Amino acid sequence: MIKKLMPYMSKYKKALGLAVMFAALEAVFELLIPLVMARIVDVGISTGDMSYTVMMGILMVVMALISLSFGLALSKYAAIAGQGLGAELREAEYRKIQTYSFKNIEKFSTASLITRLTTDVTAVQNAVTMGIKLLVRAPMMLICACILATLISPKLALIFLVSMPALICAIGFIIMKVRPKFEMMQKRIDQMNTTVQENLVGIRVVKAFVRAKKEKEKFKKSNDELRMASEGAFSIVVFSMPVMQLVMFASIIVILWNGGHFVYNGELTIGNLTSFVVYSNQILISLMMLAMALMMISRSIASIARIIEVLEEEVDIKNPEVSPILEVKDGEIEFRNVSFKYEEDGDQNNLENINLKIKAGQTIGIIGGTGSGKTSLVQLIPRLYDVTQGEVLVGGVNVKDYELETLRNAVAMVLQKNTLFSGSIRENLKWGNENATDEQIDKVCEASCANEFISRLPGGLEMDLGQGGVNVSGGQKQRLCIARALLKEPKVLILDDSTSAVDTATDAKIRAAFGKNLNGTTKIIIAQRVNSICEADQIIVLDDGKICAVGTHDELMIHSEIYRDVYNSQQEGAGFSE
Ligand SMILES: Nc1ncnc2c1ncn2[C@@H]1O[C@H](COP(=O)(O)OP(=O)(O)OP(=O)(O)O)[C@@H](O)[C@H]1O
Repeated sequence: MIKKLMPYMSKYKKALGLAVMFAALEAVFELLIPLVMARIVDVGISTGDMSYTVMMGILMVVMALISLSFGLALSKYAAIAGQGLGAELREAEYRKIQTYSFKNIEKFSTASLITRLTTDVTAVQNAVTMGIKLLVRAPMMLICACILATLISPKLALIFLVSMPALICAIGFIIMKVRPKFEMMQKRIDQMNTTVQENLVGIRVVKAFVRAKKEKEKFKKSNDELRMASEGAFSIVVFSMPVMQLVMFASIIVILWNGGHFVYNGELTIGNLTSFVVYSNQILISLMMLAMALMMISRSIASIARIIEVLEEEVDIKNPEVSPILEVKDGEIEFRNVSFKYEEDGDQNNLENINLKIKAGQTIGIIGGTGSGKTSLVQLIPRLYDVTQGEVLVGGVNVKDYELETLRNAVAMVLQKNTLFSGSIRENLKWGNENATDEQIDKVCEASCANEFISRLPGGLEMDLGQGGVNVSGGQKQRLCIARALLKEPKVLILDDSTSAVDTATDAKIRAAFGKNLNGTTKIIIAQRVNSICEADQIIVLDDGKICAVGTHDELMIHSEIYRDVYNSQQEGAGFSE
């Protein structure tokens, strides 16, 4: 698992190497200091040699200062390596997510992806920054302190044969228990982020439906679950400290008891006993450090697994492996025996055996009840989803054979859920064409009837849109989204119920502008209002994922009962309102 992170560390190898080196040097100096201390006690104090004591004291201070500066350098380089790895991982995840299809995103959920990009990366970052120090120093100190303590008194060192295995077993047990708890904790963080995200994105609906109380309860539930999961994990972690201290103090007592006897018998000097106690402390502290490092690593391994999952996710919609086609000839579209379902293991198709031919430049209307499959059908054209069976052709070529960018540049789709981004109106429109001239922008604004309201806005095209375009009305947003799509000069333009919030007169004006300006472009218009599509060259009536009629308005009025019913009910509705 950790091996898979190595390529992201490559830029920071030098910092990592320096951090390891400084950690080792700091540890060496810390190990040497007790030796000097032993000399002060055994030579300086016992012989009353003041100048020797002062000299050794100064040496100790110098060594401590050197050790401190190594410690500072270690912290600096460990931070560079940790933060660097974090930045690389975030960028790699973000880049990968950009290649995801809708299906991939739905698999993880947006909130989980955000957690994996933030909280999980921070956990890995912290594990590296602090882990280097602990993982280098601890084993070095452990080995050296063991050797030095054994050299001082092999007999006393036998105590470690009991205390060390006891400590290792206890820590191993704690880590084994805590790892699944950390995994659960990350899942709960995901869950809480989903709650917060849904609430904030839909805050207007929450307020309109006076759902604040229910939402607060929902948040409290996920917050409590997260708290309980964290408590579950940390209530095990906190055990590690008392266990370690218990073993440490018990060992020191046994060392002092036996060491005292050895001093009394003349087998050991007081200075050596003092050093032995210091080394014992270092041995046990290094074991504690190792335990802490392992604990942190076991938390970060849960996070690494989640990050790797994002990075290794098989993207289901990608460019063809051999010679992708780089040009879309025209806007001719064909559906050949197409069936489609969202869930691979779902037992019912969302679209069933669709056969359809649309000539380049035609205007097609699609009508059908809620959930009849209108959006699902058009999403297959720019490959937002791939067909389950059959094939979709654009310009006479299977959509799967095009380079994705080429296909999506040729097919502009105004989605049912319109989204604008923070930035000026001009910046938003330029998503359609980065190099659009003022003249081109004016032209598409006119065709989409967006110019009518833009000219009245403070700042006009330069007006800043709030996040998601909150400061323009639903109808205005739809017109801006149409303008943005028109700026692409696409071969196929799909409007998925994109004029539902626009008044009927403006809707008619937009359609008239399409007729005038978009002769070569195939226009597919999904609409609830028959009036929006009755002039189309072909109208497709969908019902329960199947095409139940195709024809012009006049033909359908004769042959399609569903179409006639919808038309008549809307005319009655119009009459009623008049
Ligand atoms: N992302 C999805 N995952 C799973 N099922 C989906 C998804 N999107 C739509 N569906 C299902 O597919 C069916 C067709 O949905 P679709 O959005 O194509 O209908 P529609 O005709 O466009 O409806 P509407 O007029 O309400 O927009 C519905 O039963 C819906 O529940």
